[in-house]
Amino acid sequence: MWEEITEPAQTVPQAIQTTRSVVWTEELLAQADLLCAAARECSRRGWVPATSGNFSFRDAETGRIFISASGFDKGLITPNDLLEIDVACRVLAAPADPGKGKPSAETKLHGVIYRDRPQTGAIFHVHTIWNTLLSDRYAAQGAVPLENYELLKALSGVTTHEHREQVPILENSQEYNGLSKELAAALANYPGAHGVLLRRHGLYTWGESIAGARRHLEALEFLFEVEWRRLGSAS
Ligand SMILES: CSC[C@@H](O)[C@@H](O)C(=O)COP(=O)(O)O
Ligand SMILES: [Zn+2]
Repeated sequence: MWEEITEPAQTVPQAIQTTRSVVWTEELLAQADLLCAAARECSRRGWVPATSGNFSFRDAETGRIFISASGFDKGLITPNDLLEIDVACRVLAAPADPGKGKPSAETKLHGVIYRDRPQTGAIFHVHTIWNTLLSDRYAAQGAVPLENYELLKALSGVTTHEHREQVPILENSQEYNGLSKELAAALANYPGAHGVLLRRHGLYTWGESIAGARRHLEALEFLFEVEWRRLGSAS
């Protein structure tokens, strides 16, 4: 009898036994173009230096998830650099280019967010100066507090500046099974959060659509910079 498997696979799938190429409908390709344009904009803003960052979207109609390949300059991303995965992070289809056959090393983190925030339509991960600094500055508190700023209203469901947003911070790790569990716990403990920080690493944020995730990213990064500068001038 087979032993019951209770843990996810130890490694992110290395693509790519599949021979299937991604099948783009017109509608999906339009979304892929939007995601890639947002990722290239992040690169222009210096938010994904040195091949860092990863990006995905989930099609609301079909539930299909598309995520950036691992380890290349996201400033050059096009839909040809996206892999199709399922919510368990199995690769369903990959680009023909074998150099792009492996999904993001952090694919499991995307899987957790899609699973535990079922309304999520897109996820962005960036490494910026401000999120890297603040994630360390507030590590002992477990979350970055952002409060009483008008731009908080850019976050879904927030209707007034009189709001306290808590962005939870996880210790960084290269062990993605453990990190996935920490992420799931943070999402449960901070049900109102619009993003999660990895300490001295970067930000994950998401939205119901690609435009929503992009708006959340821009708002949070603005607020991180303001908060860091405020702390500096306060000390
Ligand atoms: C270049 S260091 C950054 C990586 O280790 C990782 O954190 C990252 O953001 C990008 O990983 P990727 O596998 O390309 O999606
Ligand atoms: Zn990263």
